[in-house]
Amino acid sequence: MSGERALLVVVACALIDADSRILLSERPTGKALAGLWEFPGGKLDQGETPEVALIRELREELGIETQAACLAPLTFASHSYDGFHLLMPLYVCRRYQGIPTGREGQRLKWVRASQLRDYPMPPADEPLIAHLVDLL
Ligand SMILES: Nc1nc2c([nH]c(=O)n2[C@@H]2O[C@H](COP(=O)(O)OP(=O)(O)OP(=O)(O)O)[C@@H](O)[C@H]2O)c(=O)[nH]1
Repeated sequence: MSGERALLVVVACALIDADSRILLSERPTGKALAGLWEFPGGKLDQGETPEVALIRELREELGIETQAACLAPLTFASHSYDGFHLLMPLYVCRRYQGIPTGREGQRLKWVRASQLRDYPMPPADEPLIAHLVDLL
């Protein structure tokens, strides 16, 4: 079918701190959508469940540990980019061990839900903001 795009599943996390702030991670220079602020996460490796992939990505990107029981599904993004269609489940995580640090050199920011709109995000993420405002 013409215009058909591959479906890409990316799993993402709204990590919440004790002050109900959400962690955003800046996409590094050189990557697609560089400079935009996104939720930590990434693509699934072969054979991974979304939860296993997200736990791995949080460890690799932020140096924190969590468990599937601490990942609560909140909503999802469904957005067509050039070349692929993104399907991105968004989990909320309030329980984790360690202090998040930008293990891949990326800048991190703790942001209140009401201030998420001050941070430029990928277009797929924009509809997610209202869900976080409602939640928090
Ligand atoms: N992690 C994450 N990815 C997002 C978000 N919003 C969004 O559109 N994406 C898109 O999801 C796709 C996959 O992200 P990724 O982090 O696994 O991959 P990447 O582009 O950094 O490339 P690479 O990991 O293959 O080097 C990217 O096109 C990215 O722009 C988000 O909030 N978090």
